[in-house]
Amino acid sequence: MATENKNLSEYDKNTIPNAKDFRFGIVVSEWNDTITEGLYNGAFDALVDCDVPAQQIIRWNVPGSFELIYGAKKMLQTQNVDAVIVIGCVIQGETKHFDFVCEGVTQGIKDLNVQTDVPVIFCVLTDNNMQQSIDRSGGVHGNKGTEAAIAAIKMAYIRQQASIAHVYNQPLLASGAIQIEDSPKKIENE
Ligand SMILES: Nc1c(NC[C@H](O)[C@H](O)[C@H](O)CO)[nH]c(=O)[nH]c1=O
Ligand SMILES: CC(=O)[C@@H](O)COP(=O)(O)O
Repeated sequence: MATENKNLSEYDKNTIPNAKDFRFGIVVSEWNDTITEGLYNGAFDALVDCDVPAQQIIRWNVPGSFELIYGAKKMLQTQNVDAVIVIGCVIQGETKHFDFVCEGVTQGIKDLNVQTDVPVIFCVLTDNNMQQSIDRSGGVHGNKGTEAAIAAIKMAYIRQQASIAHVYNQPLLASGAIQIEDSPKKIENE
């Protein structure tokens, strides 16, 4: 379903886990900063709306979207965060540079999600023109930053529940709940 058929800012708080104890890192690209600031505001406001205290949200800036990879890596290595959101806006220019930046960032963020234990949420617009970016950073299609914040909360919750399930050697149910018997099972030696 294309973005034009979905408002990026819509979410149902009844489907969102309790996020008040989670800490979030947000790495923001300075390229196209009028757009990335709008995306950041959408993400920040959504996290606060979901009861995340502002002091539990850490923001770092990087020069461009390609630097989001290194910024996110250092954020999750050095800060006690439960998820990281990377925010960028890549707009097609005259050359193929757009393709390489978009592919590089996509692969780099994917690698972080594979190689580390903290979820990294991809809030990077890859647009043909500025109007498309405006439309997705608080315009007619909503705000991708809001969408990313909700994804970050949900992934931080899965990380937390999976960790608990592992400790108690219990299955993590589809509902996200874990089935802990009355008395925790003896933790099997790994
Ligand atoms: N053209 C855009 C860039 N280009 C810069 C790269 O992201 C990178 O900072 C540079 O190649 C140095 O490593 N970045 C964006 O975020 N958006 C663009 O439209
Ligand atoms: C994504 C880019 O790096 C691109 O916007 C740069 O523009 P150009 O391809 O005209 O150099």
